[in-house]
Amino acid sequence: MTKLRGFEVVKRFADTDLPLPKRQTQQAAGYDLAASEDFIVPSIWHHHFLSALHSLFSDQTLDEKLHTAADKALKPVLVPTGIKAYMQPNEVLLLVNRSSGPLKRRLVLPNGIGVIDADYYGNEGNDGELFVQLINYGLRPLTIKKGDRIAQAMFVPYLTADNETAPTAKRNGGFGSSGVQ
Ligand SMILES: O=c1ccn([C@H]2C[C@H](O)[C@@H](COP(=O)(O)OP(=O)(O)OP(=O)(O)O)O2)c(=O)[nH]1
Ligand SMILES: [Mg+2]
Repeated sequence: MTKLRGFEVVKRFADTDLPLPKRQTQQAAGYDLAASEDFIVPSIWHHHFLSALHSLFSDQTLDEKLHTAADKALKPVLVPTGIKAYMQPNEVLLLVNRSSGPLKRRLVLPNGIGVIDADYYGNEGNDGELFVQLINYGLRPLTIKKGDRIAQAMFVPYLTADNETAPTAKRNGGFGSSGVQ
């Protein structure tokens, strides 16, 4: 059978029984992505506490430490899935929140929608492993267990602009690998 699109386990999990993403019901559009390991997602409000504490002290070193800790509380976590996705060159895998994410777990995807490019698959930087960015706007840290379904992904075709000069650069990673300019 011709391989058109689908999921595979990444090399670093090759000899494990990591399950492939599945659709949960007959006409579900999204393949649910699960965390490949346990994860704690700190509350973003933790930074308020640290900043308040930070303002109480003028000590330079403590100031630095508290500032760094407060900033860390605002950095999204990158949850690994151990999974990579292959698809046709004119297709994209859109990674989106589950509706229960905010409702039940106070989780949001800070990047809104993850855009998984077809050329990310098997890239030399990270083998094309899908990562889910999360922030926890709840008041308490949230524990994500290995196997928890934390996002969903849909294969969709994408269109390109008329008479564009097709890019020739090779993808060698994600998360800003192509720079800013
Ligand atoms: O939620 C996400 C979003 C992206 N990616 C991976 C797949 C994608 O192909 C690559 C690049 O994503 P994007 O183009 O959105 O990020 P960028 O900041 O533009 O990075 P780059 O310069 O590498 O394109 O990162 C994920 O694993 N999860
Ligand atoms: Mg990009």
